[in-house]
Amino acid sequence: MSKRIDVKDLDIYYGDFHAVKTVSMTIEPRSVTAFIGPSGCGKSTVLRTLNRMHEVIPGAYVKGEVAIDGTNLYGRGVDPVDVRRQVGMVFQRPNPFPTMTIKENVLAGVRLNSKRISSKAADELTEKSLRGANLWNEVKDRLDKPGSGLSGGQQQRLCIARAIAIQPEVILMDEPCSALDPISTLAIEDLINELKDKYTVVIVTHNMQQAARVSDKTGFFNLEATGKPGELVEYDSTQNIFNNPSQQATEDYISGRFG
Ligand SMILES: Nc1ncnc2c1ncn2[C@@H]1O[C@H](COP(=O)(O)OP(=O)(O)OP(=O)(O)O)[C@@H](O)[C@H]1O
Repeated sequence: MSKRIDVKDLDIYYGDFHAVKTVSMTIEPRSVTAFIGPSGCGKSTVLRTLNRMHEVIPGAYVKGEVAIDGTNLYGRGVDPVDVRRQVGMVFQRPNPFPTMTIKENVLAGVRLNSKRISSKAADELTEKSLRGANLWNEVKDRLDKPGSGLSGGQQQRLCIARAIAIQPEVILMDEPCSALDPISTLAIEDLINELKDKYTVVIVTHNMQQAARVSDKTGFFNLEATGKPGELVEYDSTQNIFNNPSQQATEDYISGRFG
């Protein structure tokens, strides 16, 4: 299920604005990769190119390649909708559909993909996805209640269940804990640790302790000055990035000297 991502010479634009300069990196399957760096250096922008969400913004485009197990997502004839089915995404703010029940929230992506499933299969998928998101025990007796009635941390795990339900190979997370309290954050971090058994996980985080806790590899992005493109300065094992970085800029950032 889990797949490898090869980013090759990727330049990212918003219209005339060159937002990120020539990124190349390989993200291994069954691993967690964290993107860190100061505000505006392009972490979220790079993340969104990994499932073709970037180009949803008018005028936005990329040059270069992102291959998943060798298939370029930007190749001719590739349907972005198929890509987003393969590469799920969880956002900063938990965003369950407020009027839908917990169960319907889990199944929302599956239904959007216009897959017809029997009610038995729907029940099974709901349970499996909620178990996968470590939420089943907390909600199994209220699956028909609105998703908006859950706590923030539970809502975020519901969004993760929704992402899991479409059976992706890769899960992208854009600051998934930034709106959560410390206990809910720990629950999500534990979950990320479990998700890597099955999925390739990429997470953008502002929280360096979080990157150090959850990731196997870390990419440090930076930008020379406002208006200049962001770039990937260093990409290595999380251990090396935090204990023995090879670039001065990485060391300055992780030791809190800037950003
Ligand atoms: N929709 C957009 N249209 C035009 N420019 C954008 C858009 N989104 C982001 N940018 C620009 O692209 C650059 C990278 O932004 P991005 O949000 O990827 O950075 P980031 O590192 O994720 O920042 P943060 O940590 O603050 O979330 C910034 O200069 C930003 O202003």
